[in-house]
Amino acid sequence: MVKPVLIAPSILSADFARLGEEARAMTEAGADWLHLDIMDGHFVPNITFGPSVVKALRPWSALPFDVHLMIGPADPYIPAFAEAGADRISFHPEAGPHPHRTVQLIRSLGKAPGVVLSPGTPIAMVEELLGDIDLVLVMTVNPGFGGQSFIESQVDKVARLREMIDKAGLDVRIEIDGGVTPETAPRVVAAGADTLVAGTAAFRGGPAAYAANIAAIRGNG
Ligand SMILES: O=C(CO)[C@H](O)[C@H](O)COP(=O)(O)O
Ligand SMILES: [Fe+2]
Repeated sequence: MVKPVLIAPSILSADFARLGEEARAMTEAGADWLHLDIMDGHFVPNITFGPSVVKALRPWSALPFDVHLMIGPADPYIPAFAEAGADRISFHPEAGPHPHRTVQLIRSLGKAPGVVLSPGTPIAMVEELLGDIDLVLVMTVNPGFGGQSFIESQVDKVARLREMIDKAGLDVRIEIDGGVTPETAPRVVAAGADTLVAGTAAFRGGPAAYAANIAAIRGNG
């Protein structure tokens, strides 16, 4: 199933003192979704922000908010993120004992559920959930920080996952997160990815460069 490639800039690389303006600038520059990285200093060794910041950002962009939860446990906080304005909520299956229950919770709140595979997490962790989710987020860095180098071994994982999804006739997006650049993007798209998160490569150069950065990642640069 071939889908247009969507670009989801991660505001992890934005100017945190001007987050609203940054969200608006990325929206006007042609982004498809805004990716919001939630880190708790426990599941990952970094802390970002919570539902109150998601809520504060909501008036600045009409784009879908793609919330990437790097928190454990996730379930107790999911209703607050849904209420704050998340449209899509993805979680790491290692964050709790019952990932299918987490999928049901996200769905019950009217949001699109996604499951995140860290580089060391096998496809088997999502296999039984594929029929119930909208998206698999394949991490091409270890979660916790922007600006890390793309982990090549994950390209083959994307190809295997695409084959599994297509063979089952499912409508599930494959999103890539970590080290996405105009150079790495075409390789993951060729392997079957259809949605690209980019932090560093999207925000470099400041607002005047955002449209060109998005075009370059999309392959139209
Ligand atoms: O989830 C993340 C890190 O855990 C970020 O979304 C990701 O790292 C984006 O940053 P960059 O494009 O700079 O790698
Ligand atoms: Fe992310």
